[in-house]
Amino acid sequence: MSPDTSSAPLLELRQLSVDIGQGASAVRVVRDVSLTVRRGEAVALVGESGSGKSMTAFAVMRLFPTPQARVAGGQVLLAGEDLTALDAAALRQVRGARVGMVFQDPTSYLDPLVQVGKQIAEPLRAHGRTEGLQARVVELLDLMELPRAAQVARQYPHELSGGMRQRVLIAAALALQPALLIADEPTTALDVTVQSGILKLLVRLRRELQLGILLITHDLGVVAETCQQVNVMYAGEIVERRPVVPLFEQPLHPYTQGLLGSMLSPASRAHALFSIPGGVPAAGRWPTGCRFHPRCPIAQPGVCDVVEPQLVQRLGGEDRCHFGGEPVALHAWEKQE
Ligand SMILES: Nc1ncnc2c1ncn2[C@@H]1O[C@H](COP(=O)(O)OP(=O)(O)OP(=O)(O)O)[C@@H](O)[C@H]1O
Repeated sequence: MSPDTSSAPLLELRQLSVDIGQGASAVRVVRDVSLTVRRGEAVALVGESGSGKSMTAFAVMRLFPTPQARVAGGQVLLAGEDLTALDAAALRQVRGARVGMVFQDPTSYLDPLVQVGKQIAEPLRAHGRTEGLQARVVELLDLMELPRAAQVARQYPHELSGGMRQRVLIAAALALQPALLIADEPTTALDVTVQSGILKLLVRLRRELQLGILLITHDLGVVAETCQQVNVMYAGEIVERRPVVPLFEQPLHPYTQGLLGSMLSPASRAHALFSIPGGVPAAGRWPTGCRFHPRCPIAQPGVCDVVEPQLVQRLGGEDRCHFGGEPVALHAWEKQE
């Protein structure tokens, strides 16, 4: 089935901002992020560590890892309903039932003392279902392509491989048939062959269940295998947003070009052309003008260090660069080192 892109967005972030801390000491870690996920569509949020991807994902369900973090502005629309207006109890009803979530390290989200089948059934119980739990668990494990599902349901987490544990967590996330899955680095902790199996599973689930997926990753290889739309994030902002094929064929923002050049070659998984020099600035210590300018080989003094670029529509997407579309030569990155 092809994605149903005619329907209203399943998830729409509108000018979403996240702060850590209050008042004068508040640090804005996510600024005015807008993005859309439709049913049957996988949308990537990609960028280096510290760019604000996870904070954006946590903001959807207000499940922040730190109590100091809060949604500071904007809207989170789920099928048109603004989740930022819901109180904690109403939001709990949405979690699991309408939005499933999986994270990087499956081990830390599973109770080592409880059989995995019981853990998959937990969201069903929490939402009041008491009948047919075992059959539903086996059905879910089958859907996750785990052989001998009934037997796996009786096993404990330590008896399963990392890839199997992640499949168990995806099963639990989808137990209540949510329309949206948020997956934050779901394969980062797994080795490459296991990673590829999980990505194929996500692609199949997206197609068969018409699932919308928001996939958070630092790895453009993962994006290429899985997603239709890509949002590139840097220093708390979206810097480029385009469908996956044009993004890979002709990246417009120098940061996207840098990320692509620093990807491991798919053939060898070994040699990247280079790595982008420097690192993402600490939250709140954003450079003036374009936040990427200190690392950018084509930054122009007097422009990029002074004027904040806005997202501009270009070539079927958007990018935030005063000189967007200018190809950055390989040697220009090397000179930056
Ligand atoms: N618990 C916390 N307390 C204070 N600041 C935090 C906390 N967690 C994250 N941050 C800051 O918020 C900013 C965004 O972090 P976030 O985790 O969203 O980035 P990310 O792109 O998802 O990176 P990673 O892949 O490493 O998780 C970073 O500057 C980070 O230092």
